[in-house]
Amino acid sequence: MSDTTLSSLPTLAELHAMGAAQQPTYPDPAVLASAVDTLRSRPPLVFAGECDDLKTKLAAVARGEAFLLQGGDCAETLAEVSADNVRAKLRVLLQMSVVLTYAASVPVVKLGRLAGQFAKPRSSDFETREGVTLPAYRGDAVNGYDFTEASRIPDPQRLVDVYNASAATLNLVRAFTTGGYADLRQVHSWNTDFVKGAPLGARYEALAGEIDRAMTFMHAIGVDSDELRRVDFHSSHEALVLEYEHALTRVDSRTNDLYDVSGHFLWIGERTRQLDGAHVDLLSRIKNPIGVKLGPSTTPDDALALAAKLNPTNEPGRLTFITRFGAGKIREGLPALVDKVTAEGVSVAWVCDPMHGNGFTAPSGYKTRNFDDVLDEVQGFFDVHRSLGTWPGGLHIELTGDNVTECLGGGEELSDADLATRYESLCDPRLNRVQSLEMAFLVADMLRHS
Ligand SMILES: O=C[C@H](O)[C@H](O)COP(=O)(O)O
Ligand SMILES: C=C(OP(=O)(O)O)C(=O)O
Ligand SMILES: [Mn+2]
Repeated sequence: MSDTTLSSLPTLAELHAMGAAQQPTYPDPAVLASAVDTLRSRPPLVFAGECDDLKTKLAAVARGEAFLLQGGDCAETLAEVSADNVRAKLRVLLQMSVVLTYAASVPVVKLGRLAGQFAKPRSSDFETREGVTLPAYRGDAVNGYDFTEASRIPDPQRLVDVYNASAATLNLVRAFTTGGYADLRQVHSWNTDFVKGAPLGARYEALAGEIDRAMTFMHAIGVDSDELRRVDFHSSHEALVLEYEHALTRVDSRTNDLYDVSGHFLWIGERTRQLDGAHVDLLSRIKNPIGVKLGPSTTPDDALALAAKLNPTNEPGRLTFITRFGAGKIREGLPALVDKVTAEGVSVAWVCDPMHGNGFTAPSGYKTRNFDDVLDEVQGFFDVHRSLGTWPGGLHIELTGDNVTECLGGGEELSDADLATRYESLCDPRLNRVQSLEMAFLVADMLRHS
């Protein structure tokens, strides 16, 4: 390991001094230091060469030659790192990507919000229940969800637990995606089953039938290669807790460059994208492909300044802008951003997060989102890009492979009264398995007809 390269990285203390939003306040610096030391001694979770491969794929997205599907939980939890859970998430993402690949007629880059998505920025530092106020839950990487004083105290050991949980998740994902589980014929047969059983299945039959014929044709002409049995799949999460990301920033022995080896792709959240803040600084120093969330308050100059700092050489595939305006604002707000960034010749992949601008609290008290709003934001995203002649590069979705009841609507017409049946997210509401697949079929139509 090259100490010279590592010494060019600001220390954790220097990063904190730049101003770091949304960080835990750990009660005992010695315990924190020991957890960070442990992390520094652990092997990388991903290999830098894999990050470069993903960057090459994202460069194709930026050029309009590929489409990105990024999805997974809002907040992973340590308790849910199980074979069933990881399999269900992967399965729904693979199913969606087959439909989208057919419709887009370009490769779909598959990126999980997993194996590291354990830390959450919050709107409020506190949560009040029945008159009792405690520190907010910040994800399993930081503190416990239980509403007790002890559980809400940030515990540095959790960072090590998250590293272990991420290693286990990634190991299983690698096994599934290369070991035969992702076989295209198998994934397509799951989609056929879904169409048969879905409440609005008839609506999706024509497309599923077309894919069926394409598969039969491929089989008939003898396309039966290993390529259909394995897929490339990469990991991503929000780079939020500085101690975790810093400890996993390493020197690539091939190139002597710095990579954050906690995941292939890291993004900066809407609440931590301050130009002179610690998160932008840290991610400006690593070579991974990275993203930035851009909400409705982003000005075109903000976007340009972020691009200049995070991708000064304008390297294709390095930077993804993930817009999350809300269905009501995207048509009005997005054009100015895309216009200016494009006019300046800045290379970015444009991706739509139709989740985070569309949340609200239902009368029942649950945080939720309407399936129709999510879809409408995606439609707005496609409309804006089509009208400007730019490429709507992909989707960033909070979803799960399970039949939870967290978002309203969809073909099953989930209502506020249904939310209590199976609301399991510890942070934001996710599309369930059926809603996610419906979304893929509906977006497929947009891709073909916009
Ligand atoms: O996932 C995104 C944010 O962490 C989340 O939307 C914040 O939720 P809050 O507004 O309940 O804090
Ligand atoms: C925190 C998130 O989103 P944003 O930064 O866009 O609010 C998220 O993706 O979970
Ligand atoms: Mn979220």
